Amino acid sequence: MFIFIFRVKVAVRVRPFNSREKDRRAKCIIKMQDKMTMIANPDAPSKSHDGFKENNDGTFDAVSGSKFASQRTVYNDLGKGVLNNAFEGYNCSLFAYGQTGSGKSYSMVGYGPNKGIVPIICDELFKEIASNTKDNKRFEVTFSMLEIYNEQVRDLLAKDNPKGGLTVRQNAKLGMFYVEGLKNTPVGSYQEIEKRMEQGTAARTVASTNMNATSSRAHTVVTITFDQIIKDSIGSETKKSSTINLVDLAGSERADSTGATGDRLKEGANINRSLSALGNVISALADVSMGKKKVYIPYRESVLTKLLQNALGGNSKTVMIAALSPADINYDETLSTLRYADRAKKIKNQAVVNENPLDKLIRELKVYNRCFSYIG
Ligand SMILES: Nc1ncnc2c1ncn2[C@@H]1O[C@H](COP(=O)(O)OP(=O)(O)OP(=O)(O)O)[C@@H](O)[C@H]1O
Repeated sequence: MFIFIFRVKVAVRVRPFNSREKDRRAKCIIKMQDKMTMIANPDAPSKSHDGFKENNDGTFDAVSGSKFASQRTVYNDLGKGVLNNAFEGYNCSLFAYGQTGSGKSYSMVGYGPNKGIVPIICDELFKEIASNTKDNKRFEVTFSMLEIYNEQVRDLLAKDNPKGGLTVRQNAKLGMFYVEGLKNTPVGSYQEIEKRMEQGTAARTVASTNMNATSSRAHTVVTITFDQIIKDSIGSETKKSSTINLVDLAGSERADSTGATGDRLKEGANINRSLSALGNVISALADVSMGKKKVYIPYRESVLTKLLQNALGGNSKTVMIAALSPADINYDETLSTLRYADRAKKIKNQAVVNENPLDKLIRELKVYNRCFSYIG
């Protein structure tokens, strides 16, 4: 079996100013040049900016000359790679990290006609399946959607969830964590996924805060399993499998900015706790990648880090979107997101093609033998 080492790929996305920032006459402190993102200290601000226009159909586009990325550009740059890797049989993970209101849900799920990377990936997946289905090749896809709210797992596709949430268990053989009893629905078309995703999105825990009218108060994980079953000319089958994890994290937040009290405050504290557990895992893995020995990776610190074990440091090709506000008034949070992103890009994962190599070898040898006897 071949094991390949892949670094976590990190992309930075800056959204346009929101009305709160405009009202406060915020200045843009982010500058991007080629692959570098620079943040200026707000004491030396650059210019104010707005490089986005709304089209007649409600979608947003960058005005010419501006460097804003449209949803399609983000898909082309990141989502296509995820899909190609899935077809090759690698596990893939894509997650969005950033301050509350920085554009994570916009990038991942999208709003209205501005579909995010998750629905576009699902749509393109079924287009690829349609053009690749042959007599000897078939595909099986399943879909699940959960949220981690106050350290409890809720199935977003289930009518009822047990009190206290679903149980997270560890597979004794593989060591990986999984959610017991999570609904994993077979899906045969993009429309079916879209229906499930709408159902799941409606069930998400969302509330209004000063920083975001539709703030996610939980981490959301969409998982797509994708199997390719190939029949050889002798009739035996081999299977290539990929698990695609798409994670929209709840935003890091400061209670003074969000104005949170009561339930919102408790949620915010839980969000920050699990994000700091994630930060600890990322730091430990970055240390390992830098050659440090005997590093303990604290996956068990939170439900989130348990479920992201494969994505970070495991068998997965992983992409992180760091979502940023451009505004000087968010300097501290933006700097902290960039530091997080910088550490994450040091992580090296060991990804393998999920195909039984013996099956593959036997299949290839059988075909080879047949060809040989024809020639003979
Ligand atoms: N690239 C973008 N272009 C245009 N509008 C955007 C963009 N990114 C975000 N927005 C808008 O900014 C607002 C906040 O975005 P979003 O809900 O995605 O933030 P979030 O990071 O998911 O926040 P939270 O962590 O609180 O859930 C939304 O109204 C969204 O439409």
